[in-house]
Amino acid sequence: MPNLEEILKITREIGWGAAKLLRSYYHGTVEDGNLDVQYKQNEPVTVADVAVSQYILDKLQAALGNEEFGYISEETYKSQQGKNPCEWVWIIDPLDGTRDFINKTGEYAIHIALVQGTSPVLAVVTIPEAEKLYYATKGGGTFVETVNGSVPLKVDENKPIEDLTLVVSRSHRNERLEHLLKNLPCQNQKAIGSVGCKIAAILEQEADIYISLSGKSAPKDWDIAAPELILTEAGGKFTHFDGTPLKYNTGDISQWGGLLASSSQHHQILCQKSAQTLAEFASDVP
Ligand SMILES: Nc1ncnc2c1ncn2[C@@H]1O[C@H](COP(=O)(O)O)[C@@H](OP(=O)(O)O)[C@H]1O
Ligand SMILES: [Mg+2]
Repeated sequence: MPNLEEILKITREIGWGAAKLLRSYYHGTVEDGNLDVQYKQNEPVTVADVAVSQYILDKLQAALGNEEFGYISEETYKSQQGKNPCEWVWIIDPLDGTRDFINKTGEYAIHIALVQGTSPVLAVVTIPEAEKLYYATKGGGTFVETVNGSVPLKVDENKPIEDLTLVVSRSHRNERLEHLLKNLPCQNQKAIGSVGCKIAAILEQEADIYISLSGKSAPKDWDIAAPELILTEAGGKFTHFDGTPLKYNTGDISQWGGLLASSSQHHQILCQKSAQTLAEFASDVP
């Protein structure tokens, strides 16, 4: 098996190639630019999702083969329940923020993570409209790459809790989440589409916290795995409200419950406050 540095180089090239392809759909420069939007379990899917998924899978499999690696992409995923999970698995979201892609907010991303066991060891998050690619390896730090080269990134850990800014979803909201957000000690909020774009906003020091709370549906491994590693390798934290680490490739692809990503310093207190507020909300409901 090639070492992680070689795999990272391959993945970065694929991340840039996928960004170019996705932008051609976004800007309508591809031949037959009709997005042909369909809905799967209430979530939109376009021909761009499918084309970019195929592109990433083809390139990764051509470079790394199928013997040592499993491949999970949002567009091709079929439940693996009952099968033995692979030790090394690629977890791919070819277009995170499809709704924002369709609505032309520019807030969409490509996530590519390599998971060993149940934890990410390598991640690339590309934001095509910003022409930025974030990458991280376990223990190797987080970098942002642009046409001018790569620079290391660290989150901002020195703010009072009241001054922190939350990034929230535009489309995945419910009454419990609204209640929780209202009761946090920090009240600055910014709506951004795509989990990758939200975590990039934390890395760029434009925001400090992201909270995901499942309802009838939950985000999936491909929404969270790559964003998690680029945040934690930059010094941030991403856990369940009870502080336990996130796990991927477990047989259940959904990330249920409350998840909190933050620039670290106040992580524990924010998690405790979130869990407590939700417990009180639950006991208020008759
Ligand atoms: N509660 C939830 N249920 C299902 N998917 C969720 C979710 N919260 C976030 N996601 C997924 O996370 C991504 C970003 O969502 P949002 O912009 O609302 O934060 C979307 O991925 P896709 O665009 O890849 O489907 C969305 O499907
Ligand atoms: Mg997604």
